[in-house]
Amino acid sequence: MTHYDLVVVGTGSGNTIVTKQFADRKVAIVERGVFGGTCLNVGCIPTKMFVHTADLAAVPSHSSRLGVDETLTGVRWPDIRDRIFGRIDPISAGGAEYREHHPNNANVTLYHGTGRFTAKRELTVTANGSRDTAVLTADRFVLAAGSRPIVPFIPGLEETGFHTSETIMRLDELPRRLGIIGSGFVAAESAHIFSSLGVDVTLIARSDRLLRHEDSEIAQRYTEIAQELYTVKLLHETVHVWRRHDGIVVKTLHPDGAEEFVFDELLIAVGRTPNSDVLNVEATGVKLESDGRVVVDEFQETAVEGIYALGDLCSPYQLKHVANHEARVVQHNLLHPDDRIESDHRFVPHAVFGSPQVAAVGLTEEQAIEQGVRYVVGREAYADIAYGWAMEDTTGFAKILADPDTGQILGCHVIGPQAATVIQPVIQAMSFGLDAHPMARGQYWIHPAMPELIENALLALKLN
Ligand SMILES: Cc1cc2nc3c(=O)[nH]c(=O)nc-3n(C[C@H](O)[C@H](O)[C@H](O)COP(=O)(O)OP(=O)(O)OC[C@H]3O[C@@H](n4cnc5c(N)ncnc54)[C@H](O)[C@@H]3O)c2cc1C
Ligand SMILES: NC(=O)c1ccc[n+]([C@@H]2O[C@H](COP(=O)([O-])OP(=O)(O)OC[C@H]3O[C@@H](n4cnc5c(N)ncnc54)[C@H](O)[C@@H]3O)[C@@H](O)[C@H]2O)c1
Repeated sequence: MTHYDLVVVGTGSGNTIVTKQFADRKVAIVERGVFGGTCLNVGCIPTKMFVHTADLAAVPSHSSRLGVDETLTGVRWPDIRDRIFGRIDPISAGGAEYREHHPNNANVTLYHGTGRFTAKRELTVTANGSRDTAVLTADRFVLAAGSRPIVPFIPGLEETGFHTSETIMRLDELPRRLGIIGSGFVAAESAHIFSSLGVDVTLIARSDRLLRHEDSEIAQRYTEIAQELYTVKLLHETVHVWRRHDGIVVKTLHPDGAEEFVFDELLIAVGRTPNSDVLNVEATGVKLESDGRVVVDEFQETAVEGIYALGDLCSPYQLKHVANHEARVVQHNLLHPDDRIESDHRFVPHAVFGSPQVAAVGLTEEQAIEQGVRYVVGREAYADIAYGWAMEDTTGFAKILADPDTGQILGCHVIGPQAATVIQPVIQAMSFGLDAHPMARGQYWIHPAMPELIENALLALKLN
């Protein structure tokens, strides 16, 4: 048994906590997978590198509207894949190397294995690829073990084989036909990536629209556009999967009967579940929500004093910028136990890097109605701003909700080119308490740039 001042489980955002400020403490970091966690290795970063590549590949499909006749003569999948992972894999390896061998980490021990609580403040680590175990005790723990893809029970699925977001990006070759079960972030981004690269994509959704957690106008618009880009099957419940001589067969039930589809590869994208079970957190007294998330307070501390948690393991958001924010809060609270700070989850934005992009912050119109919040809506279409004319955009728009009396911005939803970037001034305004009118008229908006979309949506608000 080895005692530490601090044990961190998980090297995603958890790894960022251990800086030189911890040089006087004896620290262990435990990682069972690839160093660097989900975002770096199988999440945000590679997917967005693929999205950018897919955006390029999609240009010829719409450039002729502008009088530029381009032809996509081919995509070199091995080159695309290897460029992306050729950048990422060394970063991951370098991170592990730094922890293991750099003099800055003389006080840090990196364990490659799976941590599992076996008693109060006692974590047993089983080394990867062997049965060797090490028992670690500590004064403080940071639980940053993240989440993993949910694999739903569908008869035949396990035997047939399938991909999740953890494997789909490393395919040996592009499939001719890709089936995607799911309708959220991963499904939308993957459908965009693979369809733009020339794969025949069929998205099988249980719900009546894609991105159903978005404001319903946005989800509706996204679904309509997706239906023009690839095959979208709504209200289809997958009931059976099996392998046949010509591919993977997926059988679905829908309101009008049953249907069968044949694919070369199948991607399951139906959400992620926290790794609290793997970590067996209850053995140390940490409490769980009914969905498996670790319960934390405003300081990111669990039910057990000195055991903190962050990121996908405890957060309802499952977003990297949230995990990073929570890691900064945990780091501060470990360093300054007498002057702790709280996490700020007031205005958590998100973006879906699909085709087109979607970005949102704050209340949807449905949430405003449900919560009885008074609001007015200001809208602006990309088609009505000068840069939208330049792009010939006909489908994108921004929608802002504000308090009719005070002008306080309650929510913003954007669908269209660079939505994830265009929305940022609204996130800033909400975070710093800047209301709609002063935001619209108290600053210059560069003309004719895309943020004029936001300026005009703000001006369209009918405030009292
Ligand atoms: C395909 C995809 C795309 C995404 N794109 C975006 C995006 O564009 N923007 C965004 O904000 N978010 C995105 N996300 C979400 C984002 O990746 C996560 O919210 C974030 O990485 C969570 O960070 P974390 O530190 O909580 O967990 P992780 O980064 O998952 O780190 C947890 C680590 O703990 C390890 N671990 C787990 N259990 C144990 C154990 N018992 N013992 C030892 N080690 C353990 C795991 O191996 C893992 O390395 C995406 C996710 C996916 C899947
Ligand atoms: N751009 C980003 O920030 C980004 C990108 C990818 C992933 N992520 C994060 O990763 C998380 C996981 O992504 P995801 O797309 O897997 O989950 P998700 O929660 O976004 O979407 C899952 C969808 O699958 C549906 N579903 C659930 N069970 C199903 C079943 N048995 N059959 C068919 N459909 C079913 C759900 O109704 C839901 O719409 C996201 O919640 C997000 O936080 C973020």
